[in-house]
Amino acid sequence: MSVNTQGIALVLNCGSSSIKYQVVDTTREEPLASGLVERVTDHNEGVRSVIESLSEPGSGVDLSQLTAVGHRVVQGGSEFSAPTIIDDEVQDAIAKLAVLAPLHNPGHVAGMAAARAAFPDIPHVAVFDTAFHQTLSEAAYSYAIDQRLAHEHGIRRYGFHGTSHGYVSRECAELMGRDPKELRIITLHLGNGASADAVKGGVAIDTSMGLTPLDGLVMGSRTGAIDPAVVFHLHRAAGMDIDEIDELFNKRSGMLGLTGYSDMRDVHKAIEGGSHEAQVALDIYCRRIKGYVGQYMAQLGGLDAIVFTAGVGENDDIVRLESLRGLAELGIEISEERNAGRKKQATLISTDESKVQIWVIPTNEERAIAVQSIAAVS
Ligand SMILES: Nc1ncnc2c1ncn2[C@@H]1O[C@H](COP(=O)(O)OP(=O)(O)O)[C@@H](O)[C@H]1O
Ligand SMILES: CC(=O)OP(=O)(O)O
Ligand SMILES: [Mg+2]
Repeated sequence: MSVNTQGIALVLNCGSSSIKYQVVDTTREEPLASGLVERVTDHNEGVRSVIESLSEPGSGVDLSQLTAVGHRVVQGGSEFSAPTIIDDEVQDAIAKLAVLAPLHNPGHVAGMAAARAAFPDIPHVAVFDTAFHQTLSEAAYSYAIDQRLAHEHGIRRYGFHGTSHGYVSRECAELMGRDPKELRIITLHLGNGASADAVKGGVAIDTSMGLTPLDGLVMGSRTGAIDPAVVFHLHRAAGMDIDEIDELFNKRSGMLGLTGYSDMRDVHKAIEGGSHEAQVALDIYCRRIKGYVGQYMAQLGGLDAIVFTAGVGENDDIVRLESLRGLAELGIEISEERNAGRKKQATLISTDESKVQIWVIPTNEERAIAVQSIAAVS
């Protein structure tokens, strides 16, 4: 059975404070339209203004031709393991999952309501960041706490950026000319948010983000993994309440907390200017990545490929080099020459001797969401 993936989709990515959108014709390389609206507080209003501007003559798109509207949804809980056509019931379920993604799901639902009102006759599809991680084993997704409490409150590892990890791992297998079923791949999505995945036989077996997108790698403004007792200590010793600590960990930590800059380009500028703290911050960032490479290599029982993707992964040759430096013993050898510079297209950056192939593969979450949305409605 072949699934149709040809058509035109409007893809909406309602982030915590922004709306990214694309109109994707899956038969073409480039999107028909794309844009970013920043500092969004009301996602309903934001999506209405996006649709209004796309409806204007001269926008280059004809919205009456849409096959589907695809919505990126960060948290799909345990309920959603595949792209799902949105009806009132599904939208309510996504709204209820906001307790597990307070920064993201409320905005998704507000945007969804606006888009469904604007296009009542076109199917809307939710594509979940968590879906790719529904293949994790019970041992991989469970935390070592009272399981009665865990079940009652949905406490487990969900994992995020799944659309991106799934997409680049499939691309990697194709670039290697291999069947994904026989490959062990570590995918490193390093953007503002950052996460690592271990992918075996085409499915995720581990992922660095957890109950929320706070765990794992060091990020632009998020801590990544940290001893949870820091929360108790900040409360008791610094008198901070839970909401203050939540805000500190999610919005004022990571590279921002370490250096004053959340953007890696600014961190490099500070290093060039002689900043010791910026150099240490970069070392922490790369050291954490290296730790996951070792851990996931062990979980995978060996390794065939590593993929770097997203803003930092695609553009930052220093991060790529430092994260994998000194791993020749493990069969991981990055070529300084091939690695140099920003990569706008898929590029092999390992040496010919390296047992493990190392790739930079630009991610394209919007396109992947368009393809999955169209497949879901055909
Ligand atoms: N040339 C570059 N060198 C290093 N880092 C870069 C470069 N360009 C972009 N970045 C990093 O990529 C981040 C954005 O990544 P992106 O994947 O677009 O994130 P998001 O989707 O979460 O907004 C920026 O915050 C910045 O740190
Ligand atoms: C889930 C998540 O962290 O998303 P983003 O990288 O877009 O913030
Ligand atoms: Mg992103």
